[in-house]
Amino acid sequence: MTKRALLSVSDKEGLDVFAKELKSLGYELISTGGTKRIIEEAGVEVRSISEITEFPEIMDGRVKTLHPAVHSGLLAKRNNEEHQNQLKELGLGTIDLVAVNLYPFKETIAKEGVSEQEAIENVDIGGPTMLRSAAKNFEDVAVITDPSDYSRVTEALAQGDLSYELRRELAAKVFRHTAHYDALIAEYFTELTGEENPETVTKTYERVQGLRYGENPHQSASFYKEVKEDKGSLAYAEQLHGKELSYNNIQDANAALEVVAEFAEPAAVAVKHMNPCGVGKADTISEAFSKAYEADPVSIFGGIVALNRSVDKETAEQLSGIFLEIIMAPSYEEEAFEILTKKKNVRILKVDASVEDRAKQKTVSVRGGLLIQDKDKGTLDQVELETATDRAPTEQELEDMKLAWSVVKHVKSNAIVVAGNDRTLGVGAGQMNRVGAAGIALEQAGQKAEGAVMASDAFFPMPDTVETAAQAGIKAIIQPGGSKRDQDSIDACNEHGIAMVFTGMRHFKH
Ligand SMILES: NC(=O)c1ncn([C@@H]2O[C@H](COP(=O)(O)O)[C@@H](O)[C@H]2O)c1NC=O
Repeated sequence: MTKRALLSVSDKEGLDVFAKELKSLGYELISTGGTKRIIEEAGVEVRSISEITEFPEIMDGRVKTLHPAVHSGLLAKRNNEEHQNQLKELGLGTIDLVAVNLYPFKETIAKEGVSEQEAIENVDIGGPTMLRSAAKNFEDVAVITDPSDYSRVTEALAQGDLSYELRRELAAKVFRHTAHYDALIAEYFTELTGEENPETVTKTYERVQGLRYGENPHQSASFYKEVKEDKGSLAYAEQLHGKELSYNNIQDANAALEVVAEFAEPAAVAVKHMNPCGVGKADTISEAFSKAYEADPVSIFGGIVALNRSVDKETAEQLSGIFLEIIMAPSYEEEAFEILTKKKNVRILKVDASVEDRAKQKTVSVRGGLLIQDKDKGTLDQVELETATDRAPTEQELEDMKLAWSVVKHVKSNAIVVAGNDRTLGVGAGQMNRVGAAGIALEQAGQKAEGAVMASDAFFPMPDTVETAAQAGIKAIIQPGGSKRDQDSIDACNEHGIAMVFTGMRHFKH
């Protein structure tokens, strides 16, 4: 019996060649309106879907392949006598191969100012239905949704037939594709309706790359990106030089981007193991980098540096003097790029952290589930600072406190940051008690803690952190406030002449 192939595609790429090859392999071709026209233009004989359904394509294409003549041809099991008899009785034939790709919903919603109506019209109904029917019956039907699979299929057919494994692989790809397509539609409508706590979540991502391994060599890993382009993100960053990014590189680079995005003025951020180890800001990017470097010249070794201005020659010379895994900046001056690329392995990325962050949520997997929360986009612009002590901070102290606060937000809790003169001086990260984090930050700052400021990501449950800070010479503290024992910390500050301000906003980061 002559085998039949049904072709109905939005993406017409490679269609003419594919149709010709199927024809030469002995397939009878059936097609829908626009697809049929292209096949005919390629000089290949093709039957209209309406001949099969004995029904016109109606409602602007909303109904064309949604017909039992199509779906029984796809779903009938070839080794099931009853199915075959039913086809015969109804005068229907089987369809052995389906090539369908869908209305461009993703591209449509990515367009600036797209209307709800336009989005709705790009929800494909007939296409996914055919794909699902064919994929369900993959044992008897070959199903293709990706034009890059056309040649594999025709090559396999030319050698005989598609193996069970290949048909199942194609079916799996189709089910992933229709699920991804539907997830995008669901996301679009969920956003439109403003549902914040939906009963099911269908987030969908696209592969950027497979990774050599995960956090450790015995863990496999890959990197996926959001479907909506975010130019300020690592997923859409351009790698200009160096080895492929590793799993840990991606995490660290993302952490560095999040910190540098806090600053409007020229700023440099060095990150190790997802915590900032040096942050500096200045009038020029090279000065900012010097400050970030001086903050902790030991930890920056093998680290990741993110900058928010174009890298000039001077900064490139500074950067090339140390071993870094990754350098990220919105652009590189030619001379600077030449200097940096003398090192074969350093990964150089072009990414502009100042692009508005469209991500609304942050997710984290826990055993057996997923936690979803709003991303921490809290800034000092959104709060009223309250001076809790007798002494108010000086202007420079306030400036340094703002820097320390912007950084402590991105440090693993319990977090303490010591800062002064537009740079961090010490970072205490991920400690199980707050005074321990303060001890680490102050030890790192050493003598420089004298006259510096301190930021704490959460309130002080007791006055011990203030006492420790006072001993090291800290002159001003910024923290959320709100502890039952705030007064004890305020009293300790007053006793030591420390100015303390409350933000009323906490920045836990677990
Ligand atoms: N409604 C239907 O019965 C139907 N059947 C196939 N389609 C889609 O129509 C497109 C191809 O249309 P055309 O061949 O007219 O260019 C494909 O993306 C296919 O997925 C349909 N369109 C939308 O649902």
